[in-house]
Formats: sequence, C-alpha cells, structure tokens
Amino acid sequence: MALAISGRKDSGTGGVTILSLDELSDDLSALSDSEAAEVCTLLRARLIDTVSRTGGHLASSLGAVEIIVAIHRVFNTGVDRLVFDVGHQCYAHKILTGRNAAMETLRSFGGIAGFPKPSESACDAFIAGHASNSVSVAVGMARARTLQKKNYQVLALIGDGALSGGLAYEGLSDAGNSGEPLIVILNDNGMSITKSVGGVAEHLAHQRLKPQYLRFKKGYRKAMNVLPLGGHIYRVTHKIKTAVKETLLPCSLFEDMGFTYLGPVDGHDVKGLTRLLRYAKDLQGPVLLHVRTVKGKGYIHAERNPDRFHGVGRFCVETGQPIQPPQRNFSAVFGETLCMLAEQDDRICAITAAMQGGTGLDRFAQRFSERFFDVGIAEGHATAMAAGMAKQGMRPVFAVYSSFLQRAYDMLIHDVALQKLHVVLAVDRAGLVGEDGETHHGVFDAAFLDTVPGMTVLCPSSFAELRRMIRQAFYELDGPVAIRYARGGEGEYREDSGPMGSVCLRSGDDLTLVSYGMMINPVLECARRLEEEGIQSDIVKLNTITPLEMEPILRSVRKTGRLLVAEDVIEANCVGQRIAAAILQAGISLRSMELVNLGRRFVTHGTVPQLQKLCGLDGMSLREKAKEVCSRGER
Ligand SMILES: Cc1ncc(C[n+]2csc(CCOP(=O)(O)OP(=O)(O)O)c2C)c(N)n1
Ligand SMILES: CC(=O)[C@@H](O)[C@H](O)COP(=O)(O)O
Ligand SMILES: [Mg+2]
Repeated sequence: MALAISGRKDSGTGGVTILSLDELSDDLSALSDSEAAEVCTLLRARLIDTVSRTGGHLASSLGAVEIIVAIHRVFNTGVDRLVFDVGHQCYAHKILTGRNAAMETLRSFGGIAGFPKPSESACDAFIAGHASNSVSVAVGMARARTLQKKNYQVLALIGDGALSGGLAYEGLSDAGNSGEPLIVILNDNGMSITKSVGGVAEHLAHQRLKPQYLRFKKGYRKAMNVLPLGGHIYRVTHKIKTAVKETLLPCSLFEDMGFTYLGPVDGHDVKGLTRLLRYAKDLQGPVLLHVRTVKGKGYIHAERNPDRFHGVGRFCVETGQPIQPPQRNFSAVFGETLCMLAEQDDRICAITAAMQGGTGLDRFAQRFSERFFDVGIAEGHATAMAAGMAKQGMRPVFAVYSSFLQRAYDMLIHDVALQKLHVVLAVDRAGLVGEDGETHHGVFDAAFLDTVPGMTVLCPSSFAELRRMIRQAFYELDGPVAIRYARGGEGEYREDSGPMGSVCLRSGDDLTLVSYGMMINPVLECARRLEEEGIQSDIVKLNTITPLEMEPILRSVRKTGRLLVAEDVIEANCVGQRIAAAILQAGISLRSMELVNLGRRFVTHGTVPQLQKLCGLDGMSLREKAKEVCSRGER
C-alpha cells in the first residue's frame, strides 16, 4: 500500500513536516524515524484535543502512541491481526485507520466506539472491552492462520494491569508452548487504573530495575547504535545479551513459558520500537516484547494523575479540570455507607478487582487499609477469596461492575452458593451504562444471579434505599446477597420505600406497571403521562428481584387485568418473564401484557437517555406501549 502524505512540506532544514493526520494512510512503512516521531506528536495533540471534548480513555491512549505508530510502520493492520486487550488504548490506531475525522463522534450515539470494532474498520481485528483475553484470541487467530496456510502476522497488545487477570496466563501458557509465530507486546506502565498490584507487577518491576542488567544494557544499546542493525548481527548480539541477562537475572516468567523475551525497552522511542518489531517479526515463534511506558505520556495533567485521566469526562485542556462537576453517585453512597458499617464491625472487608475508585472504595481503602483488598483484574479470584473469608467468619463485600462479574459466574455457584456463604456483592454499573457501550452494559446480571441457588438480589432505586439495603445485606440476610445499582446518580425517585420484596407506589385500576432500580423513574413519568390521558395505573416497585415477592403484583393484576413490566436487562430470564410465569401459575388470566426489555441484542453506545429511547424504555415510549396494552382487549 502506498504512503499518502500529500500534506508534507519541506521544513527548510532538509526534514519534512507532516501537516495533517488526515493525509496519512494506515501504512506508515515509508516514514522516516523523524517523520514517525512527528506523527506521534500530532497524534498526541489530536488525542488530547478530541478527548477533552468527547471524554474517553485518554491516559492509556496517550501512553500507547509510539507502540501503535511502530506497529503501523512494520505491520499492515488490514491484513495482519492486531488484538487489543481491553481496547481502551486504541485511539491512535483509530486515527491512523481512516477515523481521524470520526474521532469527533467518539463514544457518542451513532458515532465511533471507544473500543475496537471490526464493523467500523477492517483494521480492527476483534471487539474488546474486558481485560486479559487478548493473548487467547491471538493464539486462536495464529492457529487459524496456520491451519488455513495463510500468511499474516498476529499481535496482541496487553497492559501490565491486564496481566493481573488469570485468563492472560491461560493464553500465555498455551501461546508460549504453541510454537506459533505471534508477538505479544506487553505495555508496562506500572499502572492498572490505579497502581498495578500483585506478584506479577513485582516481577515486572524487578525485570526493569536489576541494576547490573541496566548497566549492561546501556553498553549494549551504545554498541547497537554504532553497528548497522542487520537481522543477523542483531540475532547474534541479542543471543549474547540474553546469555548475560540470564546470568544476572532470574529468567523472566515469559521465557520459562516458551516465549522469546525482548526487553524491557523504552516504549516512547518509536525508532527503537520499530526496529525491535521488525526483528520480532522475523523470529518466527512466540515473542514477548516488554515495553516500558508512561501512562498519560505527553499531557502533564494525565501524567500526574493517570488514574483520573484513565477514563475521563470532558475537561479543560489547560487546567485538566472537568467541565462538569462530578455528580453524587450510587458508588460514592455505597463507599460511605460501608465505611460507617466497618467502623462498628471489624469483620467487614472490602474487595475490588482493580476498580477501587469506580466502585467508591477510595475512602474505605484509606481508612481500613488492612481490610481492603485490591486483587487485580481477577473477578473469579475475588469471588472465591470472598468465599474463603466468609467461611472463616469475616463479612466480605466484593464491589464489582455488573459486566465484569460475568467472569465470576462459576465461583458464585461453586465457591459461594454451594456452601450458602454470606458473601455480599455490590453490583455497580447495573443496567445500561452509556458511552462504554455493548461490552460494559450491566444487562446480564439479573438473569444469571437469579439462577444461583440461595441468592438474594436487592435493587435500590435511591441513595436512601441503597444505604438501607447494604445494612440489610449484612445483618438481615444470609447466604449470597447481591445489591445491584446503576452508574451515576439518582433520578426523580428519592424515597425509601421501606421493606424488601415489592411495594405499591401508586394506585390505579387500569393497568399494572412493574419495575425496579433506576427504571422506576421512566415508569413514574409514564404513569404521570397516562394519568393526563385519564389512564390510572398501579405501580409496583420491586426492591428484591430474586426471590420475587409476587403477592403485591398478583393483587394488582387481579384488579387491572393488564400488565407492563419495564427493565433494562436482556430478555432471557428477565423479571418480566418470571412474573408472567408466576401469574400463569396462580391461574390469573390477563387481558394483555407487555414485557419491555432489551430483547436478545447487544445495545450500542450513547448516553443512557438516548439508549433508553432506542430500546423503548424512556417515559414517552413506555407511555405508548402502556396505551397499546390498555387498548388491547375489553375490560
Ligand atoms: C474483566 C475486566 N475487569 C475490569 C476492567 C476495567 N479496566 C479497564 S482498563 C483497566 C486497567 C488496565 O490496565 P492495563 O492493562 O495495564 O492498561 P493501561 O490502562 O495501564 O494501559 C481496568 C481494570 C475491564 N475492562 N475488564
Ligand atoms: C475500560 C474500562 O473497562 C473502564 O475504564 C471503564 O470504562 C470504566 O467505566 P466507568 O467510567 O463507568 O467507571
Ligand atoms: Mg498498565
């Protein structure tokens, strides 16, 4: 593919200035080293500018700029397969693959996604969003290539944080042994969202810091700079270097697993990275290139606060301050309430899988550091560990995003439920989450938690209810208890409806409306609008969705004969289906019924109100559905 930089001009010093990223094709192979460095500068400026207006994952994307430019210099991502881990660092790749203008629409409804999407570009090899699977996917692609006798390269780009997830080791162990040519680039910035934790983080730090090795490597680099870097010379000298390394350092974990280990190298030296990738490409086996980067590189506020700029809303470029002040949210209320309870009860422990800030646990981590456990991106381990703690008499709560809890389904059944252990799950980001889109919506938990024997699932609709339910989860219930709540703050409903089970919020004879959690807000709006048209509805709000308390619902539908259940979860085993089955079992025949939910689809990205509208779950759409229900059948 030809390089298209029509916007180049001579800088007057013999060098070339690249005027616009729009002029670049995804094939950067003809760029000189200095042009490549210039492209990196342009990309950084573009990332800071766009993300300041759209919001998104800035710090990780900034840190990966040189890696991505080097990849595009050596590989053709339209044919070679580049698998991003999580995918939140892929923005530079999007810009280089025809989506520079579309960056203005990043993460917005109808715009480009914040994660890799093959439907957007053939250069996006695989959808990503959840951590630690990239090596497995890459091995799969490499094996498919070999079986199909095709000729392309496969790369996985994985961060040190993602390397705290057990799945990564299943992939590495198999990849190292496979003999398949593939390149794993480990982008090691010492950070997950907060600081990387665990033994592997220690191992990586050790690899970087062994002083004798660093001294040796400096000398080696000097020598390499004066030598012409032919493949043969590099191979021989690299062997010598590896031998020296092995006598000075304990073997890297990756070498033991069967990889040719290269590094650690400076991940912001685009020239060096390009050379190493060319070398790795020729090696024809599993290679792990360990690259050291700075999270947030090139933007002072992000370098200083990489966790705040990991995922960021719109901000002022100059000051780094958010445009909108942070909203009080369910996660913060959870964290505060937990601190209050932990003050009185030293059995309470909090567990996070690398999501301390997002789950509202910052204060708990400071105040009760000995009872706070960040286990890394390891949701399965967190769940099994909570089971162990509960078995020995502690009161663990695992605070976890709904979509990441999917990773721990087996542990919930095998390690927690089977022994009826009192583990509390604070299931954050339940329901539609907005701009992160299909990989992050918390729309499966209501269905899968219901299948776990002995599980109780509580659904607060307000901060007051969340506070009460946390206490109930610890002191009035036993066995596994999940409290599921949405991303963000309260809506119009701010009461505490009191008991667990189901409560009637409003009385009317024409129709029964049922909902729970934050969906109660559009349902209240729907009821108000119906009333304006003379239709009176009962609203039954479910405070507990597993097990269901059916009595208030049955009482209501006996009266109205019509039912509409609204929920922002997938259709399979949704609450509406369970209610419908219970109504049938009770021998009640309804005149009409509508179950409004997300059906059997993946919901795209956008603001939550936009997505609710798309799915027919906003107040207006629910009113239309409710009117249909009312108009069906005679009373
Ligand atoms: C299974 C899962 N758990 C948690 C997350 C949330 N998460 C997204 S990125 C991230 C940190 C990743 O760190 P690293 O891989 O080192 O990438 P970096 O941001 O440092 O470039 C976490 C915890 C996730 N995406 N998937
Ligand atoms: C990439 C990733 O998985 C997280 O960074 C996630 O985007 C955080 O979401 P919140 O913004 O809801 O905390
Ligand atoms: Mg990292």
